[in-house]
Amino acid sequence: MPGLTAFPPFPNDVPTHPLLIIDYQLLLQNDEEEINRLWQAATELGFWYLKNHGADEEVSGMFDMGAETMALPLDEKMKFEQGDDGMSAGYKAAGLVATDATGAKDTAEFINISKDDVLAWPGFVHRTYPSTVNARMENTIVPFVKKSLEVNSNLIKVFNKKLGLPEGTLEKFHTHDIPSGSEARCIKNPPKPEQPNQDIKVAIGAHTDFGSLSFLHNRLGGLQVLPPGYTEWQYVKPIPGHAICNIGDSLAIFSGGILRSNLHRVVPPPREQSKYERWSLVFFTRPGNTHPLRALADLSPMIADAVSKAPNPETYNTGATAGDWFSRRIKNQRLKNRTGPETWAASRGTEHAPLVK
Ligand SMILES: O=C(O)CCC(=O)C(=O)O
Ligand SMILES: [Fe+2]
Repeated sequence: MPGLTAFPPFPNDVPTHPLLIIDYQLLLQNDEEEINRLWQAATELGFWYLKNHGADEEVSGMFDMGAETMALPLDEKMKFEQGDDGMSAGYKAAGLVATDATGAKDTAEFINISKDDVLAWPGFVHRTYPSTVNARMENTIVPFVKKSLEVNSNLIKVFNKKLGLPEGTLEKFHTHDIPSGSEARCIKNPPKPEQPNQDIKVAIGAHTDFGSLSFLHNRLGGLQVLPPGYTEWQYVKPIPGHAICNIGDSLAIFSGGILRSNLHRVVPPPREQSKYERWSLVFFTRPGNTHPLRALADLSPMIADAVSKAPNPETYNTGATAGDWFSRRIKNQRLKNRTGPETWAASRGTEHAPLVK
């Protein structure tokens, strides 16, 4: 598959932001130094590389599932489109969501597979999927989702302890008995057209992730972050065998902003890499839909202190449940629902001011 096998190396002359490399195995051994480095990464930028996560085989199967799914005829994929009502699960064709306030179209297509549907297989909770997804459910998708849930849940346990929350607090927001927006996503972005002076077409517009923790695997460059205090987007260089993890809005809100949900976007890969299809894969752990999104200040003096010092403490009392937050953001990205720049504003998360409920 192009972009997964042979492709030119990531160039060394584009602005790149270094991330801390965290060793998952050391975290499992409760290595204090590694835990402190994870904490630093999660609180300063909210992004880090994760090595020794043990999911390589599951990741590779998921990319095959993505290639088989994207190769289906468009009209077949459209039978499973996510729609305009705020549901994320399903297929999203390229060009159906906005990448900025002007309503510029995205260029990425993806398949979102809900964790609840995967764990309910051969039944389902939210929806059904294309035949290529069903065919790989048992051998590829279930193992990938279980592995990703385990990795994310172990990281969340570290944050729970560091935040001074009673044991099991964050875990209770992510149990499997309440439907949630947790999902696996495989993304395909086409090569950049070879026209000179063409405006860069953004694959996925600037956003913060909606849920708690994202476990991302990519091969070609294209992911960019806007680190705190920067005005220029910086590439995150893919490192083979290393996942990229990042904090999303829910953990930022639960922690009163101590954990950082940072803005990022996806643009065409740099230089020669832009001639290749770009594939990426994410697992998003998100809270159960009915949980209120609010700072857990009553459960942790550290969080109470952070909220009391926050420039916009109202950010951490959203008045929304995790499910509302999630569907509001998805729904208002869809171009079908667009009335003007206010629709883009209504799709925004924690890093955007003013915060729209
Ligand atoms: O494709 C990537 O590298 C990142 C994708 C992403 O940010 C997302 O799907 O939320
Ligand atoms: Fe993202």
